[in-house]
Parts: sequence; C-alpha cells; structure tokens
Amino acid sequence: MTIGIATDHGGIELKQQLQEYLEEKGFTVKDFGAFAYDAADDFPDFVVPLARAVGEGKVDRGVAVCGSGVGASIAANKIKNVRACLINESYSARQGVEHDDMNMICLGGRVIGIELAKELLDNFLGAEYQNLPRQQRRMGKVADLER
Ligand SMILES: O=C(CO)[C@H](O)[C@H](O)[C@H](O)COP(=O)(O)O
Repeated sequence: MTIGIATDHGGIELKQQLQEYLEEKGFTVKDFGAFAYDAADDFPDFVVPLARAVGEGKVDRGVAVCGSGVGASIAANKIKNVRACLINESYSARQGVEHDDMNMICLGGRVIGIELAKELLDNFLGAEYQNLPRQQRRMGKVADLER
C-alpha cells in the first residue's frame, strides 16, 4: 500500500516521525512536503497536491497534518473523490474507513502526541471499507454532491 503524507509547519515533526513509522511497517510513503520548517508556509500548498493524488488513485491513502488538522481536512474535502476527516480517537479512525470509505486522515500536530498518532494510523490503515448496501447507498448520496 502506498501512503501519501503532507504537512505545513504546524506538523513538521509529527510528519517526520509518522513517515519513519510507516516505512518501518513496510508501507511505501510518498512525501508531499513540507520538507523544512517555515512558519510562513500555507497548508493548502501541501495538502491539496496530496489530496489530488488520493482522489486520482495515485496513492492508496493520505495522511495530512497541520496545526489542528482542521485546515487540512477543509482543504482536502474540496477535492473530488476525497473523503478526509480530522481524527483524534481510535474508534473513528477505524469506523470512518469501514462505514464511510474515508481515504484521508487529518491529524493535529499541535494536538496529539506521537503514540496516539501511531495508534490512529494503525486503525486507519488496518481498516477496509465494508461496502454494505446501506453504506453504498449513503456514500452514493455523498458522491452525488460532487457532480
Ligand atoms: O492548524 C491549521 C489550521 O487548522 C493550519 O494548518 C496551520 O497549521 C495553522 O493555522 C498555523 O498557524 P500559525 O499561527 O500560522 O503558525
């Protein structure tokens, strides 16, 4: 599985740690930046290219970090085929994939620590969309909004 990862300056340290964690676990990680700390950078410049890659199927899932994770999720959800959510606890990290086909997780570099972030990624990446008829119906209604 190929995972895309991106951050602005609000999550540069967390992104670095998560990239190493994912590579240790055997994932291929594509880094969309930021590549160095710059307090004047802007999250859309990194999160949107990642979201486009997710939406176009160029990476399998996305991990976006910013200070709170809020800006990243707002920006990512503007992109077609992206279902991005700000996640701070494990139940939603898993259930968001199983029920809602979430394909991007957004994390707050100023909010959560590395151990919780790893646990959230384990749940997010270990989950599969269940694709049940009722879920297809609901996600079809969501997809209709993009037309
Ligand atoms: O957290 C964010 C929005 O939800 C942003 O991505 C930034 O990380 C944050 O706004 C940056 O704040 P700063 O005061 O400009 O460092």
